[in-house]
Amino acid sequence: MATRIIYTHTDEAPLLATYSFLPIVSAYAAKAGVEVETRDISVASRILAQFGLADDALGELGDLAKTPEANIVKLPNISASIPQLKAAIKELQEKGYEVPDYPEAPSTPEEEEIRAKYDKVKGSAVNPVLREGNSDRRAPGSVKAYAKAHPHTNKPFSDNSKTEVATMGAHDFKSNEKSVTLPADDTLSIVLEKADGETVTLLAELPVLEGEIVDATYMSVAHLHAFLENVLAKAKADDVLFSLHLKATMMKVSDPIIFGHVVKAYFKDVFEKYGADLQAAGISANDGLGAILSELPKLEKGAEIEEAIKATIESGPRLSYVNSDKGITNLHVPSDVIIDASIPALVRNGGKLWGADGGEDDTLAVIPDSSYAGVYRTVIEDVKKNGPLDPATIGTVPNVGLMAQKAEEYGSHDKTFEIPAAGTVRVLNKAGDVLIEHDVEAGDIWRACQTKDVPIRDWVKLAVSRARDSKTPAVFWLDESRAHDAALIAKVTKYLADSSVVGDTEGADIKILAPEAATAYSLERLRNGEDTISVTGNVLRDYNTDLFPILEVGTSAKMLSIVPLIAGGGLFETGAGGSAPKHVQQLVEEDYLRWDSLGEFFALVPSFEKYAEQASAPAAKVLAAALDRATATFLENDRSPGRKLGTTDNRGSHFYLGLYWAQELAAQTEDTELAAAFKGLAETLAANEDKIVEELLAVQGKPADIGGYYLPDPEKVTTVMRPSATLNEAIDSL
Ligand SMILES: NC(=O)C1=CN([C@@H]2O[C@H](COP(=O)(O)OP(=O)(O)OC[C@H]3O[C@@H](n4cnc5c(N)ncnc54)[C@H](OP(=O)(O)O)[C@@H]3O)[C@@H](O)[C@H]2O)C=CC1
Ligand SMILES: O=C(O)CCC(=O)C(=O)O
Ligand SMILES: [Mg+2]
Repeated sequence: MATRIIYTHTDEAPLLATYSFLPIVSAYAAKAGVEVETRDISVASRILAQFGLADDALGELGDLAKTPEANIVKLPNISASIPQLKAAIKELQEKGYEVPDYPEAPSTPEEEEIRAKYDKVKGSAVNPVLREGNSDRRAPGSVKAYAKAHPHTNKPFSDNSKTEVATMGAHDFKSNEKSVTLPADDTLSIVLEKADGETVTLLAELPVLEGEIVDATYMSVAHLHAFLENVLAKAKADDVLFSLHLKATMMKVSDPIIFGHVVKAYFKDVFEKYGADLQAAGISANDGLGAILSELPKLEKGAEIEEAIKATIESGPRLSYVNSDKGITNLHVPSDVIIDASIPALVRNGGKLWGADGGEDDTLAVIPDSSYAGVYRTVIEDVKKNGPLDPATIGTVPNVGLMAQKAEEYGSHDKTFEIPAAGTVRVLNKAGDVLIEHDVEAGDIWRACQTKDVPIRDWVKLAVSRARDSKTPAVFWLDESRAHDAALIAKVTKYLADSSVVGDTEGADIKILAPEAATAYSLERLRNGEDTISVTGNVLRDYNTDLFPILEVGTSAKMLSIVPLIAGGGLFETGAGGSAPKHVQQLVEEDYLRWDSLGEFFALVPSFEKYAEQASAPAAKVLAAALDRATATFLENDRSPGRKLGTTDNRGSHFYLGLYWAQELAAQTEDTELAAAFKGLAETLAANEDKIVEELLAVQGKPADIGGYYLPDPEKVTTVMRPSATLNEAIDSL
C-alpha cells in the first residue's frame, strides 16, 4: 500500500473547517510530494455504509490502523445519541436515500437486523475502532506560553457557593467491581441464572488472552432510584440547579439507561400517571425530554401530558439548562451534556450553570457512579478553598492514557446488560469454572470490561518514556481498593521493574496514587507552576484531557493528541475536544465559524514527520518543521478565531496559517527546490493580506446555506467556507 496521509471528513464544525483548511494542506503537501487522501467517516456516511450506499471507510481505516503504514489525521466526530441518529436518518431520507426508519421496538428478524446495523453507528463508534494504540495528549509548549501571556478567566466560586458533586458511593459500578487476570487464553461466557432456575446466556463467547484483565460489576437500580430521590430532594431543599453529568455517547449502552432513570425520577408523577401511554406510543425516557415532547402531539393525551411535564418542572427542583432561550434542559437530549466537557466548563464558570431564565446559579452536579466522581469533587473543593486556578502561572497536567484495543469501560458495550429478571450473573471459563458472580435484581445494569496485556505494557512503556523525555514526574491514577485497579497495579509494578519492557527508569519519577489523591497532588503542583503527567485508564484519559486543558489553556481544542499505534503507524487526533455543535448554529445564523483549528495544525506536524519516515520522504519533514514554526508565529500574532462577528473567524485563521507556512517554506534552506516553489505564493499572500481579509470579512453577518446538517451539500459548503476569490486563486494556482 502506498504511503499516504488520510485526512478524515467528519461532522459539524470540524467538517466545515475542513472545507476551508484542507485545500491549503493538500496544495502544500502536493508540492512536497506528500499524498493526502480523505475518507468520510461522518455519521451520515456511516449510516449509508451500513446499507451499502457508501463505502465502509471506517472499516477500511480500522484495518489500516493495524498496519505500520497507517497515518491518519482524525478530526472529532459526532458520537450519535438516538435522537441524533434519528435526525440524521430523516435528513438522509429527505435527500432521497433509501435508508429505513430506526426501529424503536424491533419485532421481526428484519427489524432486528436494521436495528443491529444502526447500533453499529450509534454512540462512540469511530474512536474505539481507530484507537489501536494508547494516548499521548498534552498542551504544546507554545500553547502554554500563549495561555500564560493571554490568560483566559477561570471565575472564582462565590464564598458561600453551594455547588457540589453528588454520587452514589455504594451499590454502584465502583463498589460492586470484581476482577480476574486470565492465566491462559480462554473463551468465557456470561450467563444469568434466574431465581426460578432458568438459565439465560447473555454472551455465548468472549475470547480472552493470557494476561488479560477481565472485570465485572453492576449498578443496582433500586439504589440508583433511592439515590436519585435523595438528590432531587437535596437540590430542591438547597435551591440549586439540578444537573446530570454522564457519558451517554461513549458509554452508549449503560449511560442512556441511567439517563432514562433520571428522567423518570425527575418526572416521577408524570410517569406514574402516563407511563403506560408513553410506553404504548414507543416513547423512551432514555432518549430524553426533547424526544418525549416532540412525540406528544401524536398522542391522544398529549396536551395533558405536556401540562403535567410543565407543572413538574415548575414545582420540582430547578433544572439546569443547555439553552435557556430555546427551553432546552439538562434532561432534553442524552448527548447534550457530556461529562468530560461539561464539568470543566462548570468549574471554569465559578461553579455555576444556567437556569430556565438564563440566569446563572450554583448546581448540584449529579454523577451517579462513584468510580471517577471523586476527581471532580476534589477539583471543586480545591477551587472553593484555594480560589480559581490562574492560567498565567499554573503548570500543566499532560496525560498518557490506556486506550488501545477497547480497553476498560469504553469497550464494555457488547458486555453490558439491563438485567431482565432477578438471579445471579456468572462469568464462566470454558472449563465451566465461575470466575466472577453477582446477585442481581431485574433492571440492574451489569457490565464486564476487558483490558488486554499488550496494551498495558505499551501504556506503561509510553508513560515512562514521556516522563523520561519531558523530565516530568508521572503519576499512575490507580486505586488499590478497586478490584480492576488492583489488578492493573500488579502489572504496572511488574513492568516498571522490567527494563525489557520500559527501558531505563533511572531518573524517572513515578508514583501510583488513587484518583482523588492524584488529583489533589497534581493540583497542588499545578498551583506551584509544576507539571505532572497523569497516567490513567481510558475513562480518566478522556476526563483529564478536557479538565486540565480547559482550566489551563481555556479549551481542549489546542491539545496535541497523538496515538502511537501499536502496529507502528500513527493516528493523530486533532485536539481533545468534540465537534462543537453550537458553532454550526452560529455559522448558519450569521456566517461566522468560531472553530479553532489549532488542533489540526498540531496534528499535522507529527503526521508529516511520520510520513517522512514511512515514505523516506525528507521533504515531508521540511513541511512539518515549517508548519511547526508557522503555528508558533500564528500563536504569537494571536490569529485564532475570535468568538464574535467582525473578527477573523476560522477561515481567516486558515489564511494566516497558510501565509506563515508559505513564508517558512520559502525561507528555509534545507530543500531549495521547495523554497523556490513557495516563494511566489508567500509573496502573493503577503501582498494581498488586506484584500483577502476584506473578502473574508465581507460575507459575515448574514445567514449561510450549507444545505443540510448531517450531510451538508459539498458545493454549498465550499462556497461558504472559501469566500475569498483572491485566496482561492493563490492556493489553487500553486
Ligand atoms: N474525538 C472525538 O471524536 C470527540 C467527539 N465528541 C463529540 O462531539 C460532540 C460535542 O461534544 P461536546 O461535549 O459538546 O464537546 P465539544 O468539545 O464539542 O464542545 C464543548 C465546547 O468546547 C469548545 N470547543 C471545542 N472544540 C473547539 C474548537 N476546536 N474551537 C473552539 N472551541 C471549541 C466550544 O466552546 P464554545 O461554544 O464556548 O465556543 C464547545 O461548545 C458530541 O457529538 C460528542 O460525542 C466529543 C469529544 C471528542
Ligand atoms: O468518542 C467519543 O464519543 C468521545 C471521545 C472523547 O471525548 C475523547 O476521546 O476525549
Ligand atoms: Mg473527551
